[in-house]
Amino acid sequence: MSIVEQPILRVQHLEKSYGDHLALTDASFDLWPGEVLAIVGESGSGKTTLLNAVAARIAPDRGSVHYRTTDGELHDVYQMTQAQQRLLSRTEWGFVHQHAADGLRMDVSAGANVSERLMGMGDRHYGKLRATAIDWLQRVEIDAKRVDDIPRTFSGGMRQRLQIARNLVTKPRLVFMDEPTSGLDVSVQARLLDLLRQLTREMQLAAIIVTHDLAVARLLAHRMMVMQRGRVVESGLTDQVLDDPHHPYTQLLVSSVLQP
Ligand SMILES: Nc1ncnc2c1ncn2[C@@H]1O[C@H](COP(=O)(O)OP(=O)(O)OP(=O)(O)O)[C@@H](O)[C@H]1O
Repeated sequence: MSIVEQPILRVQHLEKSYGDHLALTDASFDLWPGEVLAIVGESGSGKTTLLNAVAARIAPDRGSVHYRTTDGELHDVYQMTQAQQRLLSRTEWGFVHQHAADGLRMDVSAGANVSERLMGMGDRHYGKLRATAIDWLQRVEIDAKRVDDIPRTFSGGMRQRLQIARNLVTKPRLVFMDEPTSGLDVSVQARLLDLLRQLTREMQLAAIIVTHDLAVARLLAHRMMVMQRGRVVESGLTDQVLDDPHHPYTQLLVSSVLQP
């Protein structure tokens, strides 16, 4: 079997409690190269906990996460050292936060925000770094003239696009996104979604996107998982789940969106 035909990520039986509150239980799924998976569900259903547990940002109490690196080897993420996890997060993975301020350095220039990950990978040529940063700013529809401005002077939508550029500049294979478009104006959201769809396709990115917005899942995701009270209650191809939901909770979610 070739590498392409094998999952890039294998998540098995993840469980996480906060005190005596079970926030996540028995979450398992595979993610394939180039596949976009949406995790949907109401507030408090465990979406972010699942995302963070998969992305090695919070250690689960039980279960495992295996990631296949570019060389085709499958690694148990929680058996890696923290240094290895950090390296993975800076190179083959990306993480787009809901609040751009959590994913950007707000007081360094837009250009430096984009080139930082490249420098982390050993790139030191100033001219090349700057040219790549400018190229990426333009790819995410930020005027090249803003390259020396700090994100604090950017609008919400621009900050989010900068965060995307900062993550994608190293050509990761897997990107985690936590509500990447929420909190933005509807028209800004629509543009950002278009951009995300275009970039994930162009770059053949595998992605896991947490969202409470079924329209985001419809637009971006090949597959979706529906969570309720820490459990995955339904999963499948996005169109199938949304057009023919089986679990009563998914039916409720879908019908509540359709109601005027
Ligand atoms: N650090 C924490 N300490 C204690 N409880 C937590 C912590 N993080 C999350 N929880 C609880 O775990 C449950 C799942 O939270 P989680 O943030 O994963 O849900 P979510 O579906 O992402 O919600 P939202 O859409 O509101 O972000 C919730 O009941 C939440 O209150």
